[in-house]
Amino acid sequence: MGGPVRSGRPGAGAGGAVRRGVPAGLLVPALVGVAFLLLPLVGVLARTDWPSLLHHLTTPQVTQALRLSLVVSGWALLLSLLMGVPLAWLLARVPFPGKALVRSLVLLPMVLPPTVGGVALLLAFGRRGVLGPWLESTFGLTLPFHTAGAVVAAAFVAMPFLVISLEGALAGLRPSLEETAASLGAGPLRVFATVTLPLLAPALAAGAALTWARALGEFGATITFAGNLPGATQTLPLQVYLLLQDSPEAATSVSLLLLVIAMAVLVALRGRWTGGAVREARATPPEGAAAAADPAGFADLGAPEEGPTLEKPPIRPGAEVGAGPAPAPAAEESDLRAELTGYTRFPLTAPAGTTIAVVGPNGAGKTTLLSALLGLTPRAHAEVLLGGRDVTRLPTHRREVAWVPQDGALFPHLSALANTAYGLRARGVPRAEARRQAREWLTRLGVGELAGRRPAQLSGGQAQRVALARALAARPRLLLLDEPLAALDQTTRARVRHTLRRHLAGFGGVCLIVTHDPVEAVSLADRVLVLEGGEAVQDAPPAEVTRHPRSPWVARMLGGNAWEGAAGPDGTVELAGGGLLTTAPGEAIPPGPGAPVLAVIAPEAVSLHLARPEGSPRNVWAGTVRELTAVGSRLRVLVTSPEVPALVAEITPAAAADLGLTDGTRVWTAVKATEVTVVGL
Ligand SMILES: Nc1ncnc2c1ncn2[C@@H]1O[C@H](COP(=O)(O)OP(=O)(O)OP(=O)(O)O)[C@@H](O)[C@H]1O
Repeated sequence: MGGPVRSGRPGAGAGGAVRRGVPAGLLVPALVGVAFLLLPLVGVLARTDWPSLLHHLTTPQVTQALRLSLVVSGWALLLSLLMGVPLAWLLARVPFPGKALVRSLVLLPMVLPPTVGGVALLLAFGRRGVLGPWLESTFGLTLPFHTAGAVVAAAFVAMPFLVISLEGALAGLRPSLEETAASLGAGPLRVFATVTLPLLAPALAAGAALTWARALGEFGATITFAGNLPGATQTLPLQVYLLLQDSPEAATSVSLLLLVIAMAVLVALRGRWTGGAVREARATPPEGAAAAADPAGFADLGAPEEGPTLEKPPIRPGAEVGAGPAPAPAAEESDLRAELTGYTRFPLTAPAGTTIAVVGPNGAGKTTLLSALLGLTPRAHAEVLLGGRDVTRLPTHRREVAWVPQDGALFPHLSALANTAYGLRARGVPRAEARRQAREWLTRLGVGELAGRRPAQLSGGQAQRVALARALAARPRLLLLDEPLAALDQTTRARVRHTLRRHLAGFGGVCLIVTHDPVEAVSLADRVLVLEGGEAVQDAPPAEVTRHPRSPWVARMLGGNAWEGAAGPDGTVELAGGGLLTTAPGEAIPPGPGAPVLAVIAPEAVSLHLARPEGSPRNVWAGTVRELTAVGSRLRVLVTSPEVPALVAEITPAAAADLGLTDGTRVWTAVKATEVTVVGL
């Protein structure tokens, strides 16, 4: 196919709106703005005495000032890094009272006139300033008229650039990346060195470059605080000021030098540090032509069926991880026993090899449960025994609990292979061996040929499988998947679910999957744990939860018609919204007449007719078709009725065609009494 390569990602078409034409009302003032900024630069270029340029720039005064400028700006950068990095970290990561005030203080030098900054520095560190005498008597350090003073002045005005840039980057760093790294076994130092620092590097470099450039150009605070002493504090900008009076041509030449340096920094920033590299990586065609022809990555999805089967991850206490294939763990070694307190409060036990679907409405505590098991949230506490080993007081990276957050949290700066090898490397497996095992895992998950790609070059489905491979490769005892398929479209979801089921079947530990998808819950899990308001309202096999849902929410979530009501006489249910439901004579309605109950009717048990059906069904109501939705190969029909709450029927498309159903068709709905399940609330 010779069609255009689709990105498949939001924002791929960004720029289209701009190309359609810029309104003149914006264009004209914008162009005036550009001219306003450009003309002074043109002035410098036009008035430069080019033949004398080299001479002007190599006079002893200018070279001395240049040397001094480099020394001062270098030290100012170092000072800014020493103070600014921790400051940015605290501002971005640590809640403390008065944070807004501290942030304003950090930004103040940016908006303060530099001369005012200089005066303030004099009053603080000058000979008669607050700290000046002490600095002089204790360290013999005098700042005014000394190079150290010029450094202090430059650092004062330049440091905010570093703090702002770094704080923004830190705040934008998804916590899930560092938390996932910890869940893969990486200690805090390793997480910092391998995840935090590489991801912050562009912002750090950008901030450092801007800080250095600002320090290099500093004038007002320096001349006010440190004076204008040749060889000690007379930096290039001060030199320009002096030259302007005696030799304007030389001043123009030096200005040109400073201008070129500033432009070079900005051009370098734009090209290398502000996302250009990332954009480039995205635009690079992925290895192999298949990627262009198969942007969603479906081609590889069929493969796993025939692929090698998953050996159970070796999970043994004290076993040397990564020392080649190891025997499957004894089941009891990876049992889960947890006692949760706080927002989520219930006991949770599961034998090894169990997959539990965790379901519940928004805010039910599903994510909190996973975070508590990882030891990552103050909102809940989990006493956790894994395979008989108490991990409660262990930090996340030593729990052997791997987490796959909703977005996969693949490390964007690492290839799929390096991502997958991450947990093994964290546990000390040598690099070559870790990569070999990682490649095996990727192959098992059907994404072996994507090993060299960065996450930005993977489709949603591919990324999910790499994330899963990465978690499984770390050989956890407990695997936590937070909505692993939520980001995928229906087709991909079905395929990835299939792969997931196969691999979970071979996983030796306990697996918890948070999901909002009833199909996922029923098809992937051995048990469904229903949470509501932090409590476990039901924990039972899928069939049991489907047949006897213990809450209206779970009944609806699993696709049933669930009506609240009160137990009436003779096996009837008086529906809360009005209407009466007849149940089978044998249907025991706990705990007795008048008790609140939930009546559940499976959509497949609702039949639709154009004429009132005669005969056995005990529950027959007139209604109107309101909505037809395809669910797999079946159709779901929403029918509203004045007699009972809205009802969903599931029928074949052929039956719908026979009845000529469309929006607004008047129908009769019928439900046999034996098809009504009643659950006490
Ligand atoms: N960072 C937080 N700080 C304070 N409270 C929080 C925080 N995150 C969640 N909560 C609260 O904790 C409770 C449980 O939230 P949790 O995220 O575990 O729910 P959930 O079942 O995962 O919901 P969802 O389906 O919306 O993801 C909610 O009441 C929520 O408002």
